[in-house]
Amino acid sequence: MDSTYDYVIVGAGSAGAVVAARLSEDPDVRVCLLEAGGPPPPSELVPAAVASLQNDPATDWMYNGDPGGVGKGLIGGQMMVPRGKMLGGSSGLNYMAYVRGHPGDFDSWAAGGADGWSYQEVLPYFLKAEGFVNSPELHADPDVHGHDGPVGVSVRQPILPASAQFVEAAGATGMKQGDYNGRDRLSPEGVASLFQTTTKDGRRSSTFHAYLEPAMDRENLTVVTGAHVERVVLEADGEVVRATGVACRTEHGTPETVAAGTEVVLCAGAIGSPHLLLLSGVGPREELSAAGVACVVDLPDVGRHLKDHLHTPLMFAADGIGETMTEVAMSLGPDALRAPAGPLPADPADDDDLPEPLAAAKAEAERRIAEWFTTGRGLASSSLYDAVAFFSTGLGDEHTHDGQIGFLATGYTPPIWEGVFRLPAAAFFEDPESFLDPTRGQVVVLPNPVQPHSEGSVRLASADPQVPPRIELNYFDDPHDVAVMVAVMRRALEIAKAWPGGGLGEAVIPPHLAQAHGHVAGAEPSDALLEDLARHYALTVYHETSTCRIGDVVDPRLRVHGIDALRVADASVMPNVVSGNTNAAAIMIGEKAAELIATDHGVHLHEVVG
Ligand SMILES: Cc1cc2nc3c(=O)[nH]c(=O)nc-3n(C[C@H](O)[C@H](O)[C@H](O)COP(=O)(O)OP(=O)(O)OC[C@H]3O[C@@H](n4cnc5c(N)ncnc54)[C@H](O)[C@@H]3O)c2cc1C
Repeated sequence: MDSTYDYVIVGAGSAGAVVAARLSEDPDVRVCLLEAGGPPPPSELVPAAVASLQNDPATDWMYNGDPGGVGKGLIGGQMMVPRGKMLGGSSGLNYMAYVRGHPGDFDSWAAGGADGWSYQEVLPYFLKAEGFVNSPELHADPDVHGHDGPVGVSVRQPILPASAQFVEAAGATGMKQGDYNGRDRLSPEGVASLFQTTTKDGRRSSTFHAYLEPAMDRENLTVVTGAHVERVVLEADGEVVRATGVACRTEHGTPETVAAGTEVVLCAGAIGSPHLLLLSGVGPREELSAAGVACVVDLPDVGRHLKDHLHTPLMFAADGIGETMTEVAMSLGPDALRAPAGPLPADPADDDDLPEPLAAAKAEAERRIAEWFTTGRGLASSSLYDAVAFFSTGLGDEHTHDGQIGFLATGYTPPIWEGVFRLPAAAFFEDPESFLDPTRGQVVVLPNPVQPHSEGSVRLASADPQVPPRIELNYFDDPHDVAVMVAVMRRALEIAKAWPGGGLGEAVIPPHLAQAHGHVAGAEPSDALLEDLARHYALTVYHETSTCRIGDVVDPRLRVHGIDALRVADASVMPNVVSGNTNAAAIMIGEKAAELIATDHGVHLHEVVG
C-alpha cells in the first residue's frame, strides 16, 4: 500500500464514497479510501433481497445497543444496530427509501449555529447527487429534483396495488397526495406518497454503484477494502495537534500506517466515526482514561447526543392485498426457493428429476428473475417498504412534521421476524404459522415518530479497536417521545380503518398484551396498550445520527475542534436527526463536504454548486 496521499478517507459509505469520488475528480489530488468491508455481494443489487444482507458479518457490523425504555419483548432484549460493511456502506444495506427531510430540519440546524446548512443552502447538494426518473404515480414537484446526478431515484415498477391503497387511505384521513421531497412536505395537513427509492432500472443505487464504480479506474484514487482503521495518527507540536494519517489493519491483519499530506476525513458513520475519535484520544477525558486511552483533546460531546428513529409494527392479515412471501421468494429466482426454507433441493445439482410442480415453480422463478434482470421490473424491484406518509401530531416541533408512517407490502416470515428483527413470533402472534403462512397476504403499517427528544450515546468499551463500542440508544428517555409514538400509532390505525374497500381489519395485538390490558377483539386499543406495544416491540429504523454533531465536535466546515487536518463527514455530524430516512442527507453531507474541502485546499471539482 502506497503510504502517502493528500487525502485519506475512512469509510466508503453513503458519505465517504461521495467524498472520495468527488475529490479524485481532480487528477492532481491523490486520494486513498479505506474501507473495512469488501465489494458488495450480487444480492445487494436486488432490492427485494434486502433483509438477507442484514445479520451477516460479511456485510453488516452487527452492533447491538441497549434500547433503554423499549425492547422489553425483543429476543435477547438488545436492539440490533446494523451498519453496512462494504463498498457503499449502509447505502448497500438499506431499504432504499429516498427521503431528504423537511426543509425546517435544515433551517433549524442553521438556526442552531450550523452556518451554511439551511434548506436553501443544502438543496443544491441534494440536486447534484440526484438522478431522478419521474413517473406519473409520484406526483413529483418538478422544481426540486435533479436529473443528472449519479444516484438513481425512481419508483418501483410495476406499482404494487397495496401501496397505492395505502396512499389513498392516508388521503382519506386528510393528507395530500404529493411529493414529500418537494413543496408538499410543507403541507400542514401532511403528505402521502409511494416511496421514491434509490434505485435505477429496478436495481439498488448505492453510493458504490453511483459514485465509486465509475471512478475506480482513476489513477489518483486508491480504494482499499478489508482495511480496518484503528485510530487517527495525531501529532502534537506545542499547542497544535495535527492529524497526519491513520493506523489500520489490512485484510490479512497486518498493521499499516497510511499518511495523509493534507487531511484525514472520517466517514465511518454515526457509530464508527465517534468510535475512531475515542480510540484516538479525542473525546471526554474521564471516559478515555477509564478505558486506558490517553486523552489528546478533551471533547466532551464525542459520541453523545445519539439520535435514532423507532417504529412500532402494526400487522394486518390482508389476503388479496399484501404480497405473499411465496410470490416474493418466487420473484427472487430459484435460489430463494431452496431448502431449508424453500421446496427446491439445497444443491442445484439435485434438480434433475424434480416433480412437475417443483419444476414449474423453478421455471417461473427463473423467468421472473430474468425479467427483472433485463427490464428492471417485477416484485424484486423494491424492498417492499413501499409507501409513506408524513404529518404533524401537534405535540411540538412545529418546524417540521414529527410523524412518519411507513408501509411494508408483505408480512415476512418467522425466520426473518426472529432472526433479523428479534421479534418472537410465538409471543407476538396467537398462531404464527397460520398468520405468517407464506401463501397468505399480510401488510405492516409502521408508525414512526421522527423528531425524538431522547438522546443516547456511543462510548468506548475498550481501548482495543476490535471491541465494539458501547451503544446506549436510550429510547423513550424523554416522555415526549412516548406521547408522540402513541399519537402516530393512532393515526396509523385511522389509515388502516380508511383502507379502500372497508378497512384493513384489526391490527395484531400480541395475546399477552391483550390480556394484561383487558383488551378484547374489536375494541379500540387504549393508549396504555399502544404504549406497551411500543415498549415491547418497537424497532430501530436504523437512523443513527448526531454523535459528532456540528457545533459540539466539528465546526460548520466539518473540522474537528482542536485538531488540524481532520474532518468528519457522515451522518454523525447532523446537528439533529432529519424528520425522515437518513441516507439522502448523508449523501448530501458527502457532496457538501467535498466542496468545503475543495474550497479550502484548491481542489478542482467538475462542478461546484454551493
Ligand atoms: C438496515 C438499514 C436500513 C436502512 N434503511 C434506510 C432507508 O430505507 N432509507 C434511508 O434513507 N436510510 C436508511 N438507512 C439509514 C442510512 O442508510 C444511513 O443513515 C446512511 O447510510 C449513513 O451513511 P454514513 O455515510 O453516515 O455511514 P455508512 O453508510 O454506514 O458508512 C460508513 C462506512 O464506514 C466503514 N467503516 C466504519 N468503521 C470503519 C473502520 N474503523 N475502518 C474502515 N472502515 C470503517 C463502514 O464499513 C461503512 O462502509 C438504513 C440503514 C440500515 C443499516
